[in-house]
Amino acid sequence: MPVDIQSDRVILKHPKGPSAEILFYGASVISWKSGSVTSPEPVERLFTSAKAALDGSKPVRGGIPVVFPCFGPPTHPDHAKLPQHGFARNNVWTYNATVMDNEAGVSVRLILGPNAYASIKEQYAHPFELAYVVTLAEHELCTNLHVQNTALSTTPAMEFQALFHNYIRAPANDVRVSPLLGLSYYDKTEATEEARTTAKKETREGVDVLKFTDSVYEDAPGRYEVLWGTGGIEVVTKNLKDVVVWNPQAEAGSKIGDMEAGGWLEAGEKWIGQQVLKVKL
Ligand SMILES: O=P(O)(O)OC[C@H]1O[C@H](O)[C@H](O)[C@@H](O)[C@@H]1O
Repeated sequence: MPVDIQSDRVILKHPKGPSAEILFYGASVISWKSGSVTSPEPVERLFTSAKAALDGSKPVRGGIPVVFPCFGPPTHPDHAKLPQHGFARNNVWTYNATVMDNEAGVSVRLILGPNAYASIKEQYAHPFELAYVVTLAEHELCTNLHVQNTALSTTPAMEFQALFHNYIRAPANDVRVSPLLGLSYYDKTEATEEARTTAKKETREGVDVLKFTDSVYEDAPGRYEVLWGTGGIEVVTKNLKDVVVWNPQAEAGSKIGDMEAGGWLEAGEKWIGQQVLKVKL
């Protein structure tokens, strides 16, 4: 069965061997096993902490949590009652449809269920609809977040940030992220608020994560390589103008994500953010 719907998750199985697992809680992709052109045996491409809670008690530490409608602690007044990184990653989503099921890709759409909407309404008043489409191809995983502002009047606009919080499984002492050279970024590991909010300029050809790293790059190119000696992942994004490189030391993971800061949707408008993760080598 290429799309295996279980009580708490949906498992995608590609006819050539790759698979992906998506928890309904948070629509979190918790596993993506894929081979590459030169090494077809599927291996795990994402880092999910062995200590991650997968029972819906808290957001999953690993995989690909969906960050929406705020990145980090809320700053916009509409988000004031929301937790860090918003409500998408800690509400239960529902299987909606199998979008595609063939050799080109196995794809499902999840939406937020009515119970989730009811509880979110208490924290977030703006009317909206969210859908999340995850597509598994032979050497790729594609995630699409569809956001619709369902308000009827033209006001107020809906401001939001969105980010795919990828935990890419990579050797932390060897991995490099590029091309970020010349971009300005904010270094969230700095000790003072002033230093954290002062833009730096990236001088490295390939950005390493040898020490604690939490850098937000602005106006990034939308195509990134996360490479190490024996492999790598390419990340290609659409409608996501920034990228974050994060490595929380001991977890030995690195993170590529993208967000739209200061973006908004007028009533009735729709936005789709997309990323494609491709196995290299
Ligand atoms: O612990 P979480 O709420 O999952 O956040 C984990 C991390 O997310 C992003 O990468 C932020 O840039 C980090 O500052 C934050 O520490």
